Amino acid sequence: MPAPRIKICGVNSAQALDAVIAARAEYCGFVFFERSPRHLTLAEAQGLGARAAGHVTRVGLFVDADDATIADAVAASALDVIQLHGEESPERVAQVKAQTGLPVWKAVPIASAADVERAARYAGAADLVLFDAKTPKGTLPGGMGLSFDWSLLAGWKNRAPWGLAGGLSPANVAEAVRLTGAPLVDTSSGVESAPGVKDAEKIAAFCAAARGT
Ligand SMILES: O=C(O)c1ccccc1N[C@@H]1O[C@H](COP(=O)(O)O)[C@@H](O)[C@H]1O
Repeated sequence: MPAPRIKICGVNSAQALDAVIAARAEYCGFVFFERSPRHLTLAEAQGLGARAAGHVTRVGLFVDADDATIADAVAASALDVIQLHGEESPERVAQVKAQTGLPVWKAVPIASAADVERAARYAGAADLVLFDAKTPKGTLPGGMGLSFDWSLLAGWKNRAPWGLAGGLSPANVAEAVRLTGAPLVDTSSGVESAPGVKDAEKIAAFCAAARGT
């Protein structure tokens, strides 16, 4: 099984970004969602986007954001990929893709086999479907360290490019990859020492464990 591509999300400092680059993760995630402890201002995003250039692919994370919010973030941090992590419809995904000209990933919350079935409506519209755990109402739609029953993904049968998120950490990512064959893994809180505080050692350990090295 080839090693999965790795995304470290919620990168919000130069130190965290340097740790992601040193660990050779393929993607870094910048969060543009004010309720998140990992939220970036446009000025912060500009600095981090420039620092990442040529080293790691920049993914901008949005939750039901309007066009202007996405356009401003793309311009500030030179994003390479858009991740939509709210209740965006397949039509909205296609619209964002057309408007930005960038690949769009759609996160889909999973708690049941029916949720996996519903994710199929994004095949064709999204460049990648990112399976994440469903979070309790009134909380953040991601970044909570919650995982779901990975065996549910047996029903997906590679209907579109996909990735696995939700509660992944250095301790469980190897098992997650072994059980699901995920071609991409994404983590945020699993490589932090406190909400919004990335830990360089955990980032390195996560990448090594995901690759089985
Ligand atoms: O990281 C956040 O703060 C966040 C906020 C709102 C939506 C998604 C968010 N993060 C994404 O959630 C998943 C799972 O995170 P975790 O590893 O369980 O902490 C991941 O895709 C993050 O990119």
